[in-house]
Amino acid sequence: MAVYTEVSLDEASTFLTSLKLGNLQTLEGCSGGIENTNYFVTTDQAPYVLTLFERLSAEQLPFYLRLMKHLAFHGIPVPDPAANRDGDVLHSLNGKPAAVVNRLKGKSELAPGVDHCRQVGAMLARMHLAGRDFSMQQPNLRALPWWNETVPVVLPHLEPAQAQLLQAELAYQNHVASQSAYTALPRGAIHADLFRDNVMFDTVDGVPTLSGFFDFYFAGTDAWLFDLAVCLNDWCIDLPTGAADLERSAAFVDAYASVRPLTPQERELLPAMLRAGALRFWISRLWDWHLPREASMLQAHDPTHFERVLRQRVAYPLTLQQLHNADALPA
Ligand SMILES: Nc1ncnc2c1ncn2[C@@H]1O[C@H](COP(=O)(O)OP(=O)(O)OP(=O)(O)O)[C@@H](O)[C@H]1O
Ligand SMILES: N[C@@H](CCO)C(=O)O
Repeated sequence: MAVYTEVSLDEASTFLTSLKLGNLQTLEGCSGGIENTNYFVTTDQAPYVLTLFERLSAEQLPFYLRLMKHLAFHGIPVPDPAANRDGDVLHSLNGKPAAVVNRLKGKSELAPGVDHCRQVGAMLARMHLAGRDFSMQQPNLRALPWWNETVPVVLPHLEPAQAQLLQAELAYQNHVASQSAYTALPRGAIHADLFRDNVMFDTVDGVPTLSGFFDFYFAGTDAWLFDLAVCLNDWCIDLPTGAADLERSAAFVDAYASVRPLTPQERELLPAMLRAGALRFWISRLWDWHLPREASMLQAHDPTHFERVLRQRVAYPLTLQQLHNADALPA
C-alpha cells in the first residue's frame, strides 16, 4: 500500500485546478512504490500522477523535479512536473511536499529481452546528453563518501567472508577513484537507479516501445559510466545467479555507444564501475536490512542478491572486448 497521506477528492480537485490541469474525474491510490504516497488522477485534460513526498527533503526535491522538467523539455520521455503560475514545480499538499506529473503509458518489463535493453541503452545515452546543459548540481548522495560512511555501520552484521569482501571492494573502489582515468570520466546528471521497475514500455502496433524513465529520486551528478553500470547490473544479468547475460549486455552497450561513443577511460573502467554499481546496492540493501529506520515504510530488498552480483563481477570482469561486436564499438 502506498498511500500514507490521505488526499480527499475535494483537496485533489482544488489542487489540480490551481495548477490549471483541468477538472478532476478520478482519484485512485496507487498500490506500487514504498517511498512516497502516489495517486493516479485523471482530469478532463489528461492522466497524471500526484505524489506526496514522505521522506525526501524539500532541499533535495528541486534538483530531481527540475531535472525531470529539463529532460522532458529536451524530448526525453520522463514525467514532466507541472508548474504553477510562478514556475514552481514543488508544491505542498496536506503538509507534505507534493508534485504532479504526467502519467507514462504502459508498464514495466520485468523480464527484458535484447530489444528492451537496446531501447533503454539508447535512451540512457540520449538522457545523459540532454542533461549536459542542466544548470543545477547535486552530488550522487549514494556515492563513495556514503559507502565509506556506511560500510563500518553494516560490517558488524556480516559473516566474516562477507565482511572481508565488502572491505576489500571498498578499498578497491577508493583506489579506483584516485586514478586519473576515473577523474577523466565524463560526468553529468545521472538517474543512478534505473532498474527494470523504473522504466515503462507501451505496446505500439504490437511492439513493446519504451515509454519512459521515472523515479528520479536517487538522481545526482556523477560519472555517466556509473549509470550505465547500474543498468547493466540489473537489465543484463540472470537474476537468480547474478551472472552477466552477454547478449543483453552487448545490445545495451552497443545501443548506448551508438548515441554517445564511450571514451577510452570509460572502456578501461567498465569492469571497475560494474563492481562499483554492485557494491553501491549491496551496501544500501545491507543498510536497509540491518538498520531499518524507525517507523520506516521500506520493505527491504534482499542484500545477498547484490553480494552475488558483486562476486560475479569480481570473478568474471566484463570487458568490452568480450561483448560479441565490441570491435565495432566506436572508441
Ligand atoms: N509518472 C508515472 N507514470 C506512470 N506510472 C507511474 C508514474 N510514477 C509512478 N508510477 C507508478 O507508481 C508506482 C510507484 O512509483 P515509484 O516507483 O515512483 O514509487 P516510490 O514510492 O518512489 O517507490 P519505490 O522507490 O519503492 O519504487 C510505479 O511502480 C509505477 O507503476
Ligand atoms: N533499486 C533499488 C531500490 C531503491 O529504489 C534496489 O533494488 O535496491
